Amino acid sequence: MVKAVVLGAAGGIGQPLSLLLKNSHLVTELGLYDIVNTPGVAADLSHIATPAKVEGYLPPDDGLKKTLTGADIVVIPAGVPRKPGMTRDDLFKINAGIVEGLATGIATVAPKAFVLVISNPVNSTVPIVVEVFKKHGVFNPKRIFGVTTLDVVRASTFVAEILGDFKKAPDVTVPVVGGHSGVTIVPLLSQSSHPLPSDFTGDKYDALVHRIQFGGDEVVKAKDGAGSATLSMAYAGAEFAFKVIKAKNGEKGIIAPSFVHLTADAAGGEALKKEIGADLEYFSAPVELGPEGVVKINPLGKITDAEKKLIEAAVPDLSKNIQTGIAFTKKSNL
Ligand SMILES: NC(=O)c1ccc[n+]([C@@H]2O[C@H](COP(=O)([O-])OP(=O)(O)OC[C@H]3O[C@@H](n4cnc5c(N)ncnc54)[C@H](O)[C@@H]3O)[C@@H](O)[C@H]2O)c1
Ligand SMILES: O=C(O)C[C@H](O)C(=O)O
Repeated sequence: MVKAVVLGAAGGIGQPLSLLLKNSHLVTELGLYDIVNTPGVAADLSHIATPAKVEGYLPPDDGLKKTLTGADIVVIPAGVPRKPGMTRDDLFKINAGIVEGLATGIATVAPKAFVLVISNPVNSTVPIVVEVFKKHGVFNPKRIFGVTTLDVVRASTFVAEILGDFKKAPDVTVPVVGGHSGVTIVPLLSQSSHPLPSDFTGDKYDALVHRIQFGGDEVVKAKDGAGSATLSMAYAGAEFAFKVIKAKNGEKGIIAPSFVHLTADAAGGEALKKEIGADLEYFSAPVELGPEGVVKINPLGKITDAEKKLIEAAVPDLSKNIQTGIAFTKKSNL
């Protein structure tokens, strides 16, 4: 029995993500919460002939508490998306408070749930959730995840495109580490399951790295003011949620990339810090999942000089973003 909850369920990501969760036999109960439209979204999804029982709540009458009661996994895509010309950091002002409020609800009602944070800027919103959980004395670093799966999905797609074979896309795996914005997104193309052609160097390599780092901007520009990635994000968010649920159900050997707390009481955090060469509190890396969440944070392994440079370039922004999230929560009265 697995109760999955989506906070921000009526939004551009929330609706297709809720559909994918409802479509899965891994989910037996689906709780939907938003400040608008959740009763309609829930009624609509509830007609689909799959096992999950669906309920939708709005803020009045303890809606958040009702949605979160009994939750095993909570996915958070609540918050505003970018418009052309904005960075993810520009969203912080609005989304920090939204995420803090929702995290307070989870820490109070479902402190043991796995929490998957999609709301941007992920590099700062994950630290907010962690600090809220610490304030409530319920922090478990193994159970709070920043969702960076979309970067991996994009990298795999773009590599398949370069290899000229889209049929390969589902099998291509490219580790993407660091964080989730601009230069903090570091693709480890040398570790692609399907190597790039040997002449794929210089400008060609730089252009691919840039496309992976700024893939989000490509969508924001194409949507021309109507938001950012929603459908590919719903796909990526569901993929990650299914991995967390399968690991919870006892399936072995599940590895997924995620932005996690590095002092996690899980093997690998300290070793990874040494590889990065910086005392960062968070980093996105492939993590091995088990029934209780993170079991092991995997090392970067063998990387090229170019990839080392990308990591060096990511560290200052990452560090700043993380501190912004922590400082916000320390100042707050919630
Ligand atoms: N991590 C990633 O890879 C990734 C990818 C794409 C988008 N995002 C981020 O996801 C967020 C959502 O994007 P979207 O396109 O779905 O936006 P959207 O505006 O379409 O939907 C957001 C939803 O959140 C709801 N909401 C706002 N405040 C809320 C609150 N306090 N409680 C519950 N719900 C609330 C809104 O009513 C809306 O339905 C953005 O911050 C975006 O930048 C992250
Ligand atoms: O680009 C954005 O603002 C949304 C998201 O983080 C993405 O990578 O698509």
